[in-house]
Amino acid sequence: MRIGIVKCHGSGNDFPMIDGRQVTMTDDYWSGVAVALADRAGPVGGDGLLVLTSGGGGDFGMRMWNPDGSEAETCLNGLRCVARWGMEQHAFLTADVKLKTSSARVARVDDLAPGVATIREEVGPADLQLSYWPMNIGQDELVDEVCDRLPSTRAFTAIGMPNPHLVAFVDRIDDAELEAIGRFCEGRPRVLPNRANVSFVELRGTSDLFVRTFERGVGLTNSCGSAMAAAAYAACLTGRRAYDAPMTVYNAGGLVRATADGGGDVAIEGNATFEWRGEIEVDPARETARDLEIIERYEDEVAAWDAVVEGMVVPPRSDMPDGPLSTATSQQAGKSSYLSPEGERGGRGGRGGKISWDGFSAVTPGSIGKE
Ligand SMILES: N[C@@H](CCC[C@H](N)C(=O)O)C(=O)O
Repeated sequence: MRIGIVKCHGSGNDFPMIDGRQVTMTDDYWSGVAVALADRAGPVGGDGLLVLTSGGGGDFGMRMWNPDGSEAETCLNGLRCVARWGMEQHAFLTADVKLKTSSARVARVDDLAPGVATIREEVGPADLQLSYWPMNIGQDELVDEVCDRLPSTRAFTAIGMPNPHLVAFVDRIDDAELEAIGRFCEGRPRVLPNRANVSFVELRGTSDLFVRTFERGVGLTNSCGSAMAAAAYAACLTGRRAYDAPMTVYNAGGLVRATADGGGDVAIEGNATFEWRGEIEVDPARETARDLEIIERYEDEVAAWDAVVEGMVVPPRSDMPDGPLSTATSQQAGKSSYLSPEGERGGRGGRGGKISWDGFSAVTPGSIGKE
């Protein structure tokens, strides 16, 4: 079948996106489409597949499949892209979006930098109950604790966003260590039957974070929106950051602005960048895709976001005021545009992309519809 797609990204977490509202297809077929389109060795590639769906109680909905064909409960970088698309089609400025097991309130807000379409998403409450994932470790919650069922001496916090996240605060992110724990969680069905997204988080400056995530069903990614939400909440829950205080959450693909409240609600503002639109022939049963035709490229949007990333200054680690900007390195082919070959990123006073923090500073959970 021939399918129209929009290639998009939120903070460098990139996805093919399909309008599925008129498509009748079984879940197995959607899973096959995800494997075909998100394959990095194929004609499109991405960190998963986003599908705009009809409301089901909301103004519209979103479903998301990982590149391995598994369906995730949510995807918050992807939600900004789907929200933008859905709201543009309906001429909405705000909307309620139905997700697989939850819902989100979204709004179009002022561009965070010239030409960068920006969406606010309000999600939650985050869930600490391990029975919900489940994570079978014989306790109800895991908050800033070493877990002897994980191959690590680090203290983890387990959070349902509602997709499963394990978050550890570290002095320095070590990709190899993160990847080893992430891969372990991919293959331990007795402890983690639904696996987990695993993140290392550095405290940056006085109020910010840098997050690196091994995503369930994907591997190391440039960024993960639900991980940034989980990290923001975990930082407040464990007293490392303050509830209700906006923080900038940096990652290898850029940044978002996040605020968590004491009830576990999290608000995020960030980009929803469209790269191109096109059509492609997909065989869901064989999980293959071919004959991609790109109809239109959104070069201005792509350049506007690249300018933000180039001009971005990541605050130093809180424990190391004069340290380098970041040790994060991209492990993914085709994603090196966000990082120099040395792995140093942003902050070199590049082309600009000045961020309007005025708009971002208004981000608080529950603010959509009350302004
Ligand atoms: N990158 C996403 C999360 C995608 C789903 C995740 N891999 C999972 O399986 O839970 C995001 O931005 O939230």
